[in-house]
Amino acid sequence: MSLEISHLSFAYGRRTRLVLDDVSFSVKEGDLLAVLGPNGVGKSTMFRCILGFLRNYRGNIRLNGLDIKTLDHKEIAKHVAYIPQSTHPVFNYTVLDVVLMGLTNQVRLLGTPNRSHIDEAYAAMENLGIAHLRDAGYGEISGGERQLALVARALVQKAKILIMDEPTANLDYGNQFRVMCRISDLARDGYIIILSTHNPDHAFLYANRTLMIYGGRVIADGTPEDVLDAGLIKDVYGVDVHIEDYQYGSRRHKLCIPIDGGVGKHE
Ligand SMILES: Nc1ncnc2c1ncn2[C@@H]1O[C@H](COP(=O)(O)OP(=O)(O)OP(=O)(O)O)[C@@H](O)[C@H]1O
Repeated sequence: MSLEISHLSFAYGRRTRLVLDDVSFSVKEGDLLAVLGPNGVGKSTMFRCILGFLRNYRGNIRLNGLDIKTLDHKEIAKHVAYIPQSTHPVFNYTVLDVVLMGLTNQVRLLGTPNRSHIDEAYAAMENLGIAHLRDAGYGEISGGERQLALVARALVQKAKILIMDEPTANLDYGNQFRVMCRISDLARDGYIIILSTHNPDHAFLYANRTLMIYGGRVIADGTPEDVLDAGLIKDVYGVDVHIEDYQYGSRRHKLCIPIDGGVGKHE
């Protein structure tokens, strides 16, 4: 499984302003790529190009060596699943119904999923720790549980590339942790995860690769430890930070601590 993006440039409509400007990178199995960059720099637009929603771009996107412009949405969906930023329900399907939607590619009419489809959906929910929610209304579970339900839907879709737009947005501290741990387990199992995040610590804690996008361009690409330094974060976000080396038992990683403007809590 491979995904290569080369010289991707894109502008909406007839606008001359490029939202994506000569973006190139590739990912391999087991990669968890954290895409960082301030609001409005083109992260979601890049995802929409990779998913085949936007096609009038310049450059090349190759999925297993094939130009995605030559693939229809069903062929792309065999390999790429999308977990959108907003998990808000439109209709009150059960969690099981939502997970079964991942089988749309294999089962034309979801009105009659058979026993093996249900077992498959249930196994994906079990894998993510949400099997007990199968009959709950999708609109009646928490935001974190909805994120996990959409990850389960992606698993039954059997796509090995998961694209996640800010999977921890609006999640409480515990759910951020649980969702990120499950996602990094999937990368360890050989999935390719590409996610956007506004949290440099999530890149340090969970990702093996980071892209920093700014003004539609990739301005840094490498391991989080190599590329996320105080200078880059100041340039991109305008915030002074201290990058701290942190060791807990055998775990060693970095953490990003803002020090701008004399920040301090009341003593
Ligand atoms: N459908 C659209 N038509 C025209 N311009 C758009 C459209 N969608 C996004 N844009 C513009 O493209 C730019 C990039 O938007 P995009 O949503 O890709 O950014 P982002 O990096 O994902 O932002 P955020 O972190 O806030 O989610 C923004 O200037 C945005 O206003």
